[in-house]
Amino acid sequence: MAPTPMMQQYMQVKSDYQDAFLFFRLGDFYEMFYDDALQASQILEITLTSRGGTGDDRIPMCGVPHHAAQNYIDQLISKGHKVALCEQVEDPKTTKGMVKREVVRLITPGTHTEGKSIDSKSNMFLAAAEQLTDGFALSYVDISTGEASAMYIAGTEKALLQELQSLNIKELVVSEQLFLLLNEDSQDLVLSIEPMDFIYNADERLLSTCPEDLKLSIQRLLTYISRTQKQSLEHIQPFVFNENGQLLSIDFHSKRNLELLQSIRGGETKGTLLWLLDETVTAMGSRKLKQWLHQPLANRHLIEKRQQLVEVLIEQYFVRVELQELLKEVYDLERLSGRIAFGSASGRDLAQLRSSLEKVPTIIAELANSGHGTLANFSDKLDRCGEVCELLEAISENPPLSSKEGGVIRDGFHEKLDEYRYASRNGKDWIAQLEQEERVKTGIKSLKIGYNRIFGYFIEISKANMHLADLDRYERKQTLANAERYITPELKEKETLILTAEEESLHLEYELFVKIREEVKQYIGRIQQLASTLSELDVFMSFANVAEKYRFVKPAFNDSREISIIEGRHPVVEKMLNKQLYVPNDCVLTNSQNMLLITGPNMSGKSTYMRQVALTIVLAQIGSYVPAESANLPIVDQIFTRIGAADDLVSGQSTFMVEMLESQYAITHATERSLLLFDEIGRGTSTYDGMALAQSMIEYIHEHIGANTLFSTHYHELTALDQSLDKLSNVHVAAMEQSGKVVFLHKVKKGPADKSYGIHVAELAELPQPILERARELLASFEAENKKHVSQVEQLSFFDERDTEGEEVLQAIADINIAAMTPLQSLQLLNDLQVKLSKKE
Ligand SMILES: Nc1ncnc2c1ncn2[C@@H]1O[C@H](COP(=O)(O)OP(=O)(O)OP(=O)(O)O)[C@@H](O)[C@H]1O
Repeated sequence: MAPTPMMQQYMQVKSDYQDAFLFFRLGDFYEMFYDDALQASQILEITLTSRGGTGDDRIPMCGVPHHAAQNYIDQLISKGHKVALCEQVEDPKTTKGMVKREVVRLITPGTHTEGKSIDSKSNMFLAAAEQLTDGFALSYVDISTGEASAMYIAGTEKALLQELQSLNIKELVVSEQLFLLLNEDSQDLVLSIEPMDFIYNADERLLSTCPEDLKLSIQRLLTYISRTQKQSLEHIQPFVFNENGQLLSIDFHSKRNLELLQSIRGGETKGTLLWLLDETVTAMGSRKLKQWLHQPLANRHLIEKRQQLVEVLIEQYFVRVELQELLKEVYDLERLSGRIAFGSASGRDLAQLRSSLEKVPTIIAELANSGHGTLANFSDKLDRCGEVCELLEAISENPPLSSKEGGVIRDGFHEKLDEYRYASRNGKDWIAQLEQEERVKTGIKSLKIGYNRIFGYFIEISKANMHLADLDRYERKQTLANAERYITPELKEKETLILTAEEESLHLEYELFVKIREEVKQYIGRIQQLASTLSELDVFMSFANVAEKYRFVKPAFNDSREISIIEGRHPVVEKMLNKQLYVPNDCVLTNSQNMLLITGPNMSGKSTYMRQVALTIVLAQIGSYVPAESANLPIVDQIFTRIGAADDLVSGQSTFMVEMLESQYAITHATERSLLLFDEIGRGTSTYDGMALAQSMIEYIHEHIGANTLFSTHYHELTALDQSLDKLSNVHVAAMEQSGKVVFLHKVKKGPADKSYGIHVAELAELPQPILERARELLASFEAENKKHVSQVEQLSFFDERDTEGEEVLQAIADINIAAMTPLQSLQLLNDLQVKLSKKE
């Protein structure tokens, strides 16, 4: 059987949206057909029906009511699908034949901006990537708020995928070529191909300062958005990127190891720096804080400007409390602007915008009257958006959710609208009066005038009272079980007046509303700027609260590379400690001694100490105060960590391989302005391999990079390195033996640890006594053996001028492209190196 014209129309639209569920609007429903219907009925658990034809010709079909569609769309998107919304784009009343239908929007995991599944406190980014010679260009935008960034990612596809994961990106726009490269490993990430057969003409405002190789990915991203969203992109903000090293780069591993935004295990927020810091009162503020943690600053001037505000807000306690109360009443201006740009803002959204803007003059006054220059200057940055307030005066006090049912525009704003409303209200009063009069005339107390959509207004009289009705004046319209319904000519006349007035009024009101919404659109840039400034204020106040609550101090900065943290603490571990006191520790690195080799028993606090130094730097560079008695810090350009259990079980790489990859990444990218944290390098391989690698890395960093470095190790043999490396010094985390048991002091002291206490820790873990005794015995004999080996290791002086094999070995290690090697190859290489070294002996 030939398809009906409507099914032909359906198939034509569907051919352009093969990879999406096509929601095809038919009256009050969105219908799905064929495969879409088969799949969607299962995923959404809705009834599968069919349409047209007979037997096998019947077309599978299922549908969802238009007004409840959002919930179903949410479900499909959260499972990684796309939904194309196909609407009637002509008014069926005025069209002859088939109504034209078009896809008005493609909703995808990265462009899904409405619905319950959206977390208002997190950004929802859509990203695009391009492959470069040594990595990738990545750009991303939150289309609900318009915030946009671009960056480089060094390394392989894996690095790219990890960065996407850390930014919680669900959808990546790519070329066909990149699709093929990523498809196998992309897991839950949705890859969308944008062939760029038309190119969105991006506003120079968005791109002007971006380097060329970032521009292509931005262009692909914008083209995709414009093609799928078919809406104005006016609210997209200029792409932020690390211009001239203004930002502190922290790679994916390090963010995870330091637990800045997600905990290592489970990925939740509890136990992270964000968890400690987030005392913001608006969703915008919370998002801003996350952005700052993702990209701390590396520009002293900008950091100090943030610090100044935090400082004043700490002093001005009452101003802070007042401002926080005011900010709580400001709605999400960024997401409101997004909806205005997309033309999806409701009357209620505009009322929320107005009530938020109404708070701004009070916020400005609060800042300006604080008597503090810094706050007064900051208040100058807040734009009252007076023109927008004027436009929004037209909106009524409490508009309904739907903008088409009236009640959006206030009385007295528009003369014609008032007239229609008057006519309709007047008519309704007239009807109420008529009801009274008819009751008196007929003597029927229960007589009433009702309304329904089919018969309009009618007079209803119960069967019991029929004998009292004045049937000469009434015309019977409908008979019910217990009552009769009548009309009169004058009732019908009024009805026409009321209904026309109502219809005209709704029509005019909607027109006025859309016009206002369009006019507000011109000011989106200014509203966004205001939103950004208010969210910064929110974050500054959060910093002030946190500084006060946890006794943080303002760090000073130096232009050299010196770190001096006195009595520093790990704020998150401190907060988590139950009743016990956190033991504060100093960290002092100077230009002439900028590497610490940290030894100490397991569980003594080595990694906590290293992390606390990195967190102090991160906190300082986002503009926050830091957990210490005092701190004088350099401006760091990058932080690299190789800490703790980062077993990459998912990708099947061994702990040791992950360790080597992270080390390789750090060593090849660090500069002398970076901070390196290496925790127990070499732990994952045999003792001598591990020790050799650890020592050669320390030497390489010492000679070739010069970055501030904290290196913890359980190879006590390495502590002798301070003899040959003048920038390296030993510290240890102290522990004490008390009646044969180990007591952790958590105190970092000068010099190497004298004992490893490993067996004591095993004792704490209550391993059986015979095992512990045997271990003590073995330890004694190993230590005797070891003395011989140490002297051998010390002879491995790679920088001895006569030692050409040593240099070759070192060079070979430096040349290793770990990323390109299999574990087997790396073992082979280590073996070759060992052979080379043994030849030299
Ligand atoms: N300065 C401190 N004050 C109080 N408690 C601390 C301190 N540092 C560490 N701790 C406690 O000790 C525990 C172990 O610390 P951490 O993991 O840093 O030890 P580690 O020396 O790195 O251990 P391992 O060598 O086994 O990895 C922490 O979870 C914390 O509870």
